[in-house]
Amino acid sequence: MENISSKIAKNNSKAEAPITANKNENPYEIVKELIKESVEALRLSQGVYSILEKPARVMEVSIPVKMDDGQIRNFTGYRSQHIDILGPTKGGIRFHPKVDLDEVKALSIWMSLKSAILGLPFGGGKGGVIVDPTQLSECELENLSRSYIRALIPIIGPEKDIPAPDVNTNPQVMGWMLDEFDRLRGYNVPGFITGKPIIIGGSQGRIEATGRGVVITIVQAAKRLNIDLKNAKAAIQGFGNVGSMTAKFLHELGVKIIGISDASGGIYSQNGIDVPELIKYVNNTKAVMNFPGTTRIDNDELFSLPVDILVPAALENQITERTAPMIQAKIVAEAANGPTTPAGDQILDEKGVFIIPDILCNSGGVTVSYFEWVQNTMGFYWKEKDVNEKLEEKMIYAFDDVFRMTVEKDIDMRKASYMVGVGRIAEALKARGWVKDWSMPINCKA
Ligand SMILES: NC(=O)C1=CN([C@@H]2O[C@H](COP(=O)(O)OP(=O)(O)OC[C@H]3O[C@@H](n4cnc5c(N)ncnc54)[C@H](O)[C@@H]3O)[C@@H](O)[C@H]2O)C=CC1
Ligand SMILES: O=C(O)CCC(=O)C(=O)O
Repeated sequence: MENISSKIAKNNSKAEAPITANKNENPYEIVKELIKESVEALRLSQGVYSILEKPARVMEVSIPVKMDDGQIRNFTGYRSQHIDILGPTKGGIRFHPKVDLDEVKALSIWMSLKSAILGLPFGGGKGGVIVDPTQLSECELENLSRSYIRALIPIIGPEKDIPAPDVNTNPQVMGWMLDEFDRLRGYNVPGFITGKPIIIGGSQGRIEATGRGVVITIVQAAKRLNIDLKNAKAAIQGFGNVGSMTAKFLHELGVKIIGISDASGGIYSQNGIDVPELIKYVNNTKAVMNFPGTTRIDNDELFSLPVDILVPAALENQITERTAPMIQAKIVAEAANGPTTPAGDQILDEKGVFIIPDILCNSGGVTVSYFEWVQNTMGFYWKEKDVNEKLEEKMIYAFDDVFRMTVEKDIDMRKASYMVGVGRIAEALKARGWVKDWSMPINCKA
């Protein structure tokens, strides 16, 4: 019988698997291919592809940090700014040992597409630092966050590029980063960063926004597929910000969540996991493992569960040629960025699984970040109810736009979402005179 520590070590080693293992799993290669396909399907010029295939600006920075023992460690970080023709670039900052440049580039392109699909006045940006934050003290983490902002100062700002949280960064990290930016500028600039604590200009509802948006898209998909959510079951991979909030809102709708995993491993309960209690438990223990009333499962078992809805809410490349055949769900809601490889995608498609693609599914986060930036600019703050209503309206419009494209062109949701996103960016390229030979009009309803 396997003991607890060897099983945790095994699960952690899965979490540590290289993200860009081979060309077919390199997120930058994957996103370029999808953009190419949609440029062709929209009959746009090669010029559109050449502009969109690479970020306009990528910065690599070294980030010296004074550690608690007095030594200096020099970390490596990146910021990729894809395209800014719809507005300043915008997107999160990730702290993870497996961050690499191609991953950050892909994440910035996905941000451009999300904003275009949601009709937000932003381009895509993304940042990452190669670091395992669990190995840092709180003081070292603060020094790292501040040093990263000092390194990026020439290219960031509320009208240039606006960061936000992503994997392993949170409102506290945003608060330190805002404070560093303000010190360098010499005055308060709350619109420089979003996802910050409410007391210093954060928006009501931003912590919940990505998960809330994921659930709004699941509700829309369930309506189209005639799935009664009150009798539905779900499994969720990842129980950080996005996974836990998705679980909370699905639970509130009456969906029975029978499996949840995080980097420590997975838990299962045939009768449904008590999500509010699990959130409290994880706040204390930092991991889902050993939650009372559950049995332990691994990631493969989680993917194999007999559920209606599967939500990958962790990292890239989880649904692959190997894991896709195990999936029994009718809906895969991509809360994570890039959780499905092209081979995994094809297998799910052949099985008739309805995929809500990442650039639509998880766009609730950047949408409420947009609301936060608007509130910071106005200096007038909205009630949570207003934020949530505006979010729901935008997400439903965006879902409808993508679904309409799926039906009209007889294509899957991923291709449709890329066509909507690429089409709108191409429309802006034409409006600015960057490209001339353009044929297909895309209406921006979102
Ligand atoms: N935070 C946000 O507002 C947004 C996040 N996303 C995406 O959602 C995903 C999750 O992000 P957050 O929840 O913010 O990060 P987080 O750092 O709060 O949580 C990540 C979760 O994934 C788990 N995890 C890591 N490796 C795993 C593995 N191999 N198996 C199972 N679980 C694993 C971690 O233990 C943790 O529970 C990422 O892909 C991120 O880019 C997308 C849109 C917005
Ligand atoms: O809130 C934001 O601006 C960006 C969130 C993000 O990083 C993402 O959608 O992947």
